Amino acid sequence: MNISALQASWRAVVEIGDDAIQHFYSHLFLAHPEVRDMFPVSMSTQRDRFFAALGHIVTNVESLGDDPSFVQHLGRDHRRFGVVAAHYPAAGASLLATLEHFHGDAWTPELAADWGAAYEAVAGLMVAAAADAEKDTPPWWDADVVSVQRKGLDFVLVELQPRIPFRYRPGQSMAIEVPQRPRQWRYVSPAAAPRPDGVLELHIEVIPGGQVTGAIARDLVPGHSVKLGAPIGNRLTIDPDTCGDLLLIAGGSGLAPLRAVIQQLDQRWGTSGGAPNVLLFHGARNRANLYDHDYLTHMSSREWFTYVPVVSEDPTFAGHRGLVGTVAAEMYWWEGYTALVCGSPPMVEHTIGELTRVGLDPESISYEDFAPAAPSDSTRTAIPSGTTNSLEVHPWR
Ligand SMILES: NC(=O)C1=CN([C@@H]2O[C@H](COP(=O)(O)OP(=O)(O)OC[C@H]3O[C@@H](n4cnc5c(N)ncnc54)[C@H](O)[C@@H]3O)[C@@H](O)[C@H]2O)C=CC1
Repeated sequence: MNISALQASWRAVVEIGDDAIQHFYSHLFLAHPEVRDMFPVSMSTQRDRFFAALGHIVTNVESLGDDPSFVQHLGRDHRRFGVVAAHYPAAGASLLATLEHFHGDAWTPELAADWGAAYEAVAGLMVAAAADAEKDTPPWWDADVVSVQRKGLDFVLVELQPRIPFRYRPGQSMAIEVPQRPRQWRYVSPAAAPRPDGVLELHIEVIPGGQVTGAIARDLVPGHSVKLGAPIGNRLTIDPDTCGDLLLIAGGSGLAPLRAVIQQLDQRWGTSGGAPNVLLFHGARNRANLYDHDYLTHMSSREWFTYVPVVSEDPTFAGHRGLVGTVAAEMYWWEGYTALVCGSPPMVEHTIGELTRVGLDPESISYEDFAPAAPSDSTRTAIPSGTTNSLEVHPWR
């Protein structure tokens, strides 16, 4: 298989932009009208995602031998859209038809064969992983809304009771679909360690004009039920028995997964009496957005836990002021610590830069690649990257 030819041909189609994307979807929906329902009613936010993801994954087919876990996760996770094995040839045929259409004379039998083989390799892995998952996990989890409460000015705390147990590790995320916005899945992280009653706690930031977060804040009430995808991500998870000292840096609602990790360590401390040193820096634009201040202040009574609130846009704030990454970097010598960073992509990038600037080994800094789930929801909902691939390869957004 000529990988560089595959990648060059993909770049050529990506440069064509919208026309290629439209051709792909028109071909797919004309040939298989039954798959239209798997996509949101309005395709304006979906646009190039699925198409871009397909191309990206297929042209990176050579990395599958080393680590197929990302593509396997995709296969398992696509079950929540109702994707079955028979849909894969349909998407593959539309992809190849689009490539052929725009390549003109450059579409040689060799290139067509390479694309076909690469697509089959990816689809084969996804189908097998989905079939495997079918044996012991549902395609999605139905969960009933227990409560929706405002926290601070811009945040909503949502409690959900999954109808069958939803097992996740603190620090992981999952996709959620609310009944008001069918097929517009967003990623969120449980903000608490697993509870004995199985209830999940989510922290959602309300964004003016945000379609999904707005619907959650405005319209979601106890009695509604939502759908959850499988838990994903391992870069913000820890082993409480073996982990060393931790530096946790959160921007805004990026606090959620780190808060779950703190609770996990607290549970372990409650049973064994041992916990590493944990320092949490929570950055917010103003005092009101330090939405978990009371709980985190309460937790500071633990001898192993320190909470440092940081405000970036209120010069009258009496505590630490500035960008959370800068404040954290300059406050201490972090050698020997592992840093877990979570927030908007610019916040994460900035924080990594600051920590490495003051000498922290980049290998000791862990983060998920989060990116906007949709332009309308700006930076407030997030998608974890999975393992080796970057975000734009997530076709389910
Ligand atoms: N709700 C959830 O379950 C989860 C949310 N997230 C992500 O957390 C992020 C939270 O964002 P917001 O609440 O809007 O945060 P924000 O925009 O209010 O920023 C909070 C703090 O982050 C820092 N910051 C923000 N932008 C920065 C930049 N460009 N450079 C350096 N530092 C910067 C500042 O210290 C600021 O005070 C979102 O991107 C969301 O996707 C991530 C995981 C889970």
